[in-house]
Amino acid sequence: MGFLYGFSCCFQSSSGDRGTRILEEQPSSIISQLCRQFSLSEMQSATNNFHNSLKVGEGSFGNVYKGYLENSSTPVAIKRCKKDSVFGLSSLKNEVVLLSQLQHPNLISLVGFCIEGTELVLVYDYMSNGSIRDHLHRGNIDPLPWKRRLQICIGVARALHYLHTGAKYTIIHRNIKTRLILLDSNWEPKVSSLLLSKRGALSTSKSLTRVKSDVKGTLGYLDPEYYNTSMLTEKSDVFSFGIVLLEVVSAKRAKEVNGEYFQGFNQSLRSYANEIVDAILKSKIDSDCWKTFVDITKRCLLLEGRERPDMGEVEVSQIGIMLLKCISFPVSKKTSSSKNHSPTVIELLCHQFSLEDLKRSTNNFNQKLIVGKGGFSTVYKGCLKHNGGSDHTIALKLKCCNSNQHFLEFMKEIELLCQLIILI
Ligand SMILES: Nc1ncnc2c1ncn2[C@@H]1O[C@H](COP(=O)(O)OP(=O)(O)OP(=O)(O)O)[C@@H](O)[C@H]1O
Repeated sequence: MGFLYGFSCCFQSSSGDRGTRILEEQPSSIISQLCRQFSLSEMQSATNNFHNSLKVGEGSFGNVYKGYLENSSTPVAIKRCKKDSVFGLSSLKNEVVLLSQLQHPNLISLVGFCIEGTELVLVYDYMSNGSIRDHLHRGNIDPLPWKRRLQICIGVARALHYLHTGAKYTIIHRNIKTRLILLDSNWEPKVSSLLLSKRGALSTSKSLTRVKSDVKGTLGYLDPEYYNTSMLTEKSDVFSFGIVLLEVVSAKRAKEVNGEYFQGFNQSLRSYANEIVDAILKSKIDSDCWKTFVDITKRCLLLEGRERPDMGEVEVSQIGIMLLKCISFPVSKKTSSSKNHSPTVIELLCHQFSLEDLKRSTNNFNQKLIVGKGGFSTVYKGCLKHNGGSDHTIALKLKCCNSNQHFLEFMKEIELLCQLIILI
């Protein structure tokens, strides 16, 4: 396990695996059909010529800037490839082809890209709360509460489950880590960067995808089985997710928890987890919830990939149950705007829009946008920016709640549906 120490950078071997990187042979014209292509001058004016004061992060691809596109007051994140980056045009194409076709509330949205001269730039929705890593490793300054940490983990599990099973082919992220778990203004997690991702077998295939591949990823999070055999499976993401769980509960760095846990091999995860749990979480975690959390983390970290649960199992049977155990608030009569009240299940699991937003999205419930009618409801087609992100086409059901009975049924439907999303 010595390899797990000392590094936290993302690495790629020099030989690469050019032949198998997802869709890297796509010509540029195809990616420009998939997603908006910006000119370099648009990128320069959005970032005041890539001004240092607008830099919000730096990674193996290059610097990340906060910028504003022309005529827009919504910020975007602009990632400019550095000259000596291990990534290049094929990685950018990989990112564009995948992110412009995949859509999930817990996956980062790509706004566009720029290829001009030697410049390669990617543009994403801006995540105003940075990465979860930023919040875990800054001492006791505004530490994230336990429930928020859990909700973030659940969101990541959902995104991974979607990548593994939601498209025609399994997509293995290969670089799951807390730096790439970004948080929007509502603390909703977004898994970012598919730059290293690999395509596996048809996602309907019952057997585990095994892809021969040069070892790539981030030390501290790397699946030891993949590291030793160069055989990649979606269970490598499950291992990295297990390290994320340990990091989230301990607020210690990945290479530390990974190294210590596997070094103290005779130690059970339960006693190790008890030892390292973040001081501010002590006594705040319900014992059943803790048991479930430790159990799922332990299974994600099993040395043999095929013994680890798949992300569907992690999401559904473990984290879903854990969430419901840990966040079991009754439906409150208070509105979300009232201060100092415990959030309701609805408020925790589901976004509450203002009536103004909904009116704007349907042009004030314009008749022309009606797509269906039922006994007590009318359905409109609308267009909405969710979480300050890009536009989404939505179906909006306007219900007539003209009696207390109708209102209670309406609340019950939301409460059930937002929990079923987690359970199904
Ligand atoms: N969409 C975004 N919105 C806000 N901040 C972002 C966004 N994307 C990246 N950042 C910031 O920039 C940092 C670096 O991002 P990047 O995607 O390069 O991650 P990385 O960990 O360096 O990845 P790699 O493994 O590719 O080196 C992030 O940790 C985050 O703080």
